[in-house]
Order: sequence, then structure tokens, then C-alpha cells
Amino acid sequence: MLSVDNLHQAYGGSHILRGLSFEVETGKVTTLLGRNGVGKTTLLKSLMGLVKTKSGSITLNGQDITHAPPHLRVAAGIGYVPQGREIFPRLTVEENLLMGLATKPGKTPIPPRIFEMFPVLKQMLHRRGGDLSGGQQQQLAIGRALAMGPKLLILDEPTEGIQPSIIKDIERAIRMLAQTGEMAILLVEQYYDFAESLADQYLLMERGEFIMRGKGANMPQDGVKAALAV
Ligand SMILES: Nc1ncnc2c1ncn2[C@@H]1O[C@H](COP(=O)(O)OP(=O)(O)OP(=O)(O)O)[C@@H](O)[C@H]1O
Repeated sequence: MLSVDNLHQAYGGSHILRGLSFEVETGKVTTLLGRNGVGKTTLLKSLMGLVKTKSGSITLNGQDITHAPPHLRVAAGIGYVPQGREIFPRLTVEENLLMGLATKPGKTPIPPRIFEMFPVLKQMLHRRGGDLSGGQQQQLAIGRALAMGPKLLILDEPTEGIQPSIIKDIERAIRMLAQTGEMAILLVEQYYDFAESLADQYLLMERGEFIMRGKGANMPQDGVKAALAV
């Protein structure tokens, strides 16, 4: 589905991503773990075309998108939930969700599944995004990314600063989305238990390189938690 080959990226003189290669499969959750500042967000930004790739390639469903601008990557089927959510605070919940449909023909309805998954968005449809709690905003950001029916859903630390009950709702939603078999999910996470519970495949990053990788089910025996804590 998504295939990344020998990806390098640098900010000015500082080399951030060092030869990353991996695949993300449809119907599966791939979890990317690593401590603060190792390059996780930079990798996601490279996948979205928000920072330039120095060398290597990014292929989505056989299409080379290494140098494609962000809007074409969205049109090609990548839904992105950025760190810190970045919803539009002055727009209503409904307007935020409609923004997610910008690549679709006018009058395309908001998929009802979003409201089934996150009923609070229906209840708060006409409230301003900025008036929602952090957890509700995270649900809104995920709903907005889902509106256009992505083939690849990328989530950057969706549990950051969120209360435990909403973390459970988000976990359930991600598992359900993977099980539909309609999309691949790439999840960046520092909250180990959440990451382990969802991962089909894991990648552990340290200073712009993968230092461990494997099946999600092997995370405990591979000692990923301890490696993260070092
Ligand atoms: N625009 C930028 N210009 C220069 N350096 C940057 C820029 N953005 C990030 N960096 C540096 O690149 C490195 C990787 O940052 P990145 O945000 O990708 O890490 P991260 O693993 O996502 O961390 P976190 O979990 O804290 O978000 C850090 O050393 C950071 O200071």
C-alpha cells in the first residue's frame, strides 16, 4: 500500500531521517514508536509532502509520490491527523468535517460512520471546534481525516493530552477502521500500552533510524517498552 525506500531527510545541515525503508499494509495498523525528537513527526511530514525529501522514494499504491505536493497526496488517498490536532477552532464541528470533504464533489454528505464511531460529534455538530474538549477535538480531527475515505490514515500521537475514557474510544475506533480492510493505518505513539494493543507491525525509531521492528504481538518479548525507556 505505502512503500518507503531508503528515505533521507535533513533540515539545513542536520540530517534527521537516515535511510528509512518500510511498508504499510491495508487492513493493518503499523505503529511507529520513539522518544521525543527522534524524527517521528518529520517522517510523517515527509510522507505528507510538508517537508522535502532529500533522497529515497515514497510510493502509494504503486504511484511514486516522493515529490508530489501535499494536496495531491490527499487526493491520492492519504488522510492525516497531525500532532496537536489542528482543527479549525472558529468553525463548527460540521464545518470542520466538511473541510475534510474538500477533495470530493460538492454536496458529498459527511459519512454517517463518523457519527456512529464518535457520537459526540453529532451531538455537538453546531458548536465551534474550539469549544470542544481536547479529546473531542481529537475525535473531530480523526473524523475530518476520515471524511474523504482515505486509503492510508496517518495519526500523530492521538492520545497526547487526552483523558483515559476517550483514549479507549479512539482505540476502539482505530481497531474497527483497520478491521474494515478499507485502509492502512500508520500510528505514531509514545503511549506504550495503546501502541502495543493496536499494533500489527511496529517500528522503533532512534535518531532517525529504525533500531527494532517486528510483529506487534512480539513487542513484549522484543523488549520494546524497556528500549523506549532507555
Ligand atoms: N523545522 C525544523 N527545522 C530544524 N530542525 C527541526 C525542525 N523540525 C524538527 N526539527 C528537529 O528535528 C528533530 C526531529 O524532530 P521531530 O519533531 O521529527 O521528532 P519527533 O520524534 O516527532 O518528536 P516529538 O515526539 O517530540 O514530536 C529534532 O531534533 C527537532 O529539533
